[in-house]
Amino acid sequence: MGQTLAEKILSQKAGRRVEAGELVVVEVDQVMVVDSIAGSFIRRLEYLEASPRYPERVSIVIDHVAPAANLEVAKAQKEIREWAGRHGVRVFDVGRGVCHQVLMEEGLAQPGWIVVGSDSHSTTYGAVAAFGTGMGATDVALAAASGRTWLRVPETVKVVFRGRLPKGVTAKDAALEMVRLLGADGATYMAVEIHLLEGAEGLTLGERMTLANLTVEAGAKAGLVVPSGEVLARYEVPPWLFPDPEARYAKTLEIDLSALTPRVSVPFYVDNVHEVTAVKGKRVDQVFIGTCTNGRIEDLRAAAEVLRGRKVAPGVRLLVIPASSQVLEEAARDGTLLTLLEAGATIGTPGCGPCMGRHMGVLAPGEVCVSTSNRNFRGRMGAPDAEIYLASPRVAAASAVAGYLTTPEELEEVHA
Ligand SMILES: CC(C)[C@H](C(=O)O)[C@@H](O)C(=O)O
Ligand code: SF4
Repeated sequence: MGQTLAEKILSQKAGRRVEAGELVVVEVDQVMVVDSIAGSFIRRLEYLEASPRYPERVSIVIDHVAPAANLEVAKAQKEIREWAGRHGVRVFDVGRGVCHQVLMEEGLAQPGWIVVGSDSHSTTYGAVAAFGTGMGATDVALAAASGRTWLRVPETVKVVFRGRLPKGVTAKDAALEMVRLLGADGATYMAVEIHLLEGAEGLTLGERMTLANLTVEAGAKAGLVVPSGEVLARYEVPPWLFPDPEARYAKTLEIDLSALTPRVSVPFYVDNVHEVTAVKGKRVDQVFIGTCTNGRIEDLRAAAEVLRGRKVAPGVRLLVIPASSQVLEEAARDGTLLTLLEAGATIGTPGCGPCMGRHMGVLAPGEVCVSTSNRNFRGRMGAPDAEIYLASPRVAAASAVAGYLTTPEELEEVHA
C-alpha cells in the first residue's frame, strides 16, 4: 500500500515502515525555540539537569518581542543569551527576523527533515516538505535534551490546488480559502498534504510557505507541500520524498486557483472567510503588513506596487514589518522601502511586530486592523473588541490608501 508524505518522512526517521495511527520515536533534525517560550524551555532543561544533546541542532530566535519592550522582557532575553552562550546554542537575536523565515533562510529546514518548534506555525517548514510541527515547552525541551521526539503518525488530508492564480489574486487568498473549506478543526492532528497541479507548480517558495503556514489554522500537525518547481530547483529533494499514487487519505479537497477571488478572514475566527466584496467599506484604523505568513520581499513588493504614487488615508496607520533582516536589506536595495515610506508607511524592526499584540502596534478598543498575518482571534492584537481582518498584502495596501477595506482593483475604479 502507498504512503503519504508524512508516513514516508516518519518511516525514514523511525527506520521502519510506519502507518497513520502508530506511535514512533524519531530523530529530530532541528529544534526551534522562540523568545516567549525560551524561559520555560530553559527551566524544563534545568529541572531535568539536562543540556541539549546536539547543540548545533537547536536554534533560539528572539523575534516575538524584539527589541525588548520592557524590563521583564529585557531580563528574559538576557537570560536566553547567557544560557545559549553556556550551551553553545545559536541565537538569532533582535532584528534578524521571524523564527520561521529565519530558519528557512538559514537552511535549517530541509526536505525530509523533522523540525520541532516551540511555535504553532512551525508547519511553515512544510513548504520544502520538512515535517515541521509545533509543540509545548516541555516536549521541545525533551527533544533538545534527547535529540528525539515521539509522535503519533498523523492521518493525512490531501489538498489539491489546480491552475494558475488570476492577476490580483494571491497565495494568501488560496490559503484562506483552504482554511475556510477545511474549517478551524477540519485537520486536527492531521497532516495536510498539498499537491500543486496544472500550473500551480509555479508557486514560489514564499507562496508555499504561506500555504503551509496557514495549515495549522485548520488544526494541522504538519503541512507538507509536495516538492516541485522552485523547491526542486533550490533544494536537494530525496527521491523517496514524493507521495505514492496509492497513498491513503482521510479526505481530499480540490481548489481551482483560476477561479479564486481576493479573500478576507473576518473576526474572530480564521475560517470565517469571505470575498473582500462582502465586507467592502469597513472602516480601517491600522494596516499591518508583515509576519511569517506575508512579510517576505514579494509581499512588500506587492504592497509597494499598490502604494506607488499614492498616500495612506488620513488617520490610518500603515505598519510594515519585514519578516527578516534579509527581506529588509532586499527592500532597501531595490527601492521597495522608499516607495513604502513615500506612501506614509512606518517601518518596524524585522520580527513578529504587533502580530500577537505584545508591542509595536497594539489595538485600542473598537479599532479595526487589516493584517497580513494568520490569526484574528478576539484580543489577539490588544483590546478584546478590536477587529482584525486577515488579507493579502495587496488588499492590505489598498485598504490603507482607501481608509476602508477594499481591493486594488476597486481603488482603480474609484480613482478612474
Ligand atoms: C508565542 C508563540 C508560542 C505563538 C505560537 O505558538 O504560535 C505565536 O507565535 C502565535 O502566533 O500565536
Ligand atoms: S509572526 Fe505572528 S504568527 Fe508568526 S510566529 Fe510571530 S507571532 Fe506567531
